Amino acid sequence: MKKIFNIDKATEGKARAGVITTDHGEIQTPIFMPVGTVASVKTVHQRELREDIKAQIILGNTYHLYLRPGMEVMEAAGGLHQFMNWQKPILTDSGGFQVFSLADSRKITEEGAKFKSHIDGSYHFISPEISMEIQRKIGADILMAFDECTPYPCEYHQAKKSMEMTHRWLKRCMDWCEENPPIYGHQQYLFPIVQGSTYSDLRKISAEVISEADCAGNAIGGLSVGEPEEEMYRITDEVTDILPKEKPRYLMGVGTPWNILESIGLGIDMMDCVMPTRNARNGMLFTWDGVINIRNEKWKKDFSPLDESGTAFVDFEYSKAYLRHLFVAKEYLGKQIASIHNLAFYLDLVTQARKHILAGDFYEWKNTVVPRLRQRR
Ligand SMILES: CNc1nc2cc3c(=O)[nH]c(N)nc3c(CCc3ccccc3)c2[nH]1
Repeated sequence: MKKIFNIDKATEGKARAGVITTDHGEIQTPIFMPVGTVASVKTVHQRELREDIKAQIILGNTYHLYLRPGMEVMEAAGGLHQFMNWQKPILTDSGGFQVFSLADSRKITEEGAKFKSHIDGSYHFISPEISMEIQRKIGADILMAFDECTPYPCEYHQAKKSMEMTHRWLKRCMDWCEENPPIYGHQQYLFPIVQGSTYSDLRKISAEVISEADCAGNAIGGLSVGEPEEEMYRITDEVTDILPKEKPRYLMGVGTPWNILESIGLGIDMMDCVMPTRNARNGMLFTWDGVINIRNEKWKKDFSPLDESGTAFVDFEYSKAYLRHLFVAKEYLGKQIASIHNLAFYLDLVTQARKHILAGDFYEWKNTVVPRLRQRR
């Protein structure tokens, strides 16, 4: 398998700093990937993503893009990079997670998943092969294998059966990709996904099967689905012990700022989460000194800059009082300002983590910062 990851510095622990190379550019790790589900990172321009947030890779969604705008438009556009004019790396999820969590009345069999569109109620079917075909037409640089994400909690027997099906589906994804090369001329790397719910023996089996597949990178799924934080860390720690260290590790759906730093400490290189954007739209701002609920009365006459330790223009151009007013008045500008702030903060979080890994003091830095991140201001 082609080597796409180079480690610049490994710490005395499991944290590492590296670079992932794709045909749409390089990604410094550890990295946070903003979620752009329907070809847009909600309320944020591509130009702001590039220049203010300094995003290096964004996520798209097979399930959503297949339903709207659909693959006819996607192919006519020449793929998602062209369609949305984002010329840096893109990763797409395979659609399984979204079908199981979004579509109504879905039916899962060995063949794949039958589901009803959450948009217009029409019936559809997605399988490992169909997921790969859709991701080929979207043209993402990194494709996720079609898997089944187990719910939490999940019965041992159910978790075992589901994991084994995910492993059979992985083989079908790999076979299809072998037979059907990329259509837009740039490389597309398939990442398999470790499952096994919260059972150590299943997670060990799955991590070994996934490692055996010898893909360009590997992902840890089935987490951030309601399990306690300690469980998420325990599983992540066990799985990163088994996944090959010379390949990037992507922990799916994680997480809060403190989850991000803890996961990096456990050997994770790539993370995604809707929190920065979703919480922003509710007026929840993440900062180095904790979480701000900007709607709170206490900010009503606080004319200080939005975030003195922020990195985006919004942090200095607008005051807390002004942003609170926009939220109270339900002005769209409020969501835009908060989204740019939160995403810039998440990218600053991983940028600082990378800096401290390179400096060799990541763990002591993390342990001083995490308590501050969790507090409520
Ligand atoms: C929030 N928690 C969360 N846990 C997840 C587990 C899985 C999992 O086990 N398998 C797959 N395929 N995806 C998962 C996702 C979605 C991540 C995503 C969203 C949007 C775009 C690209 C990627 C998860 N998200």
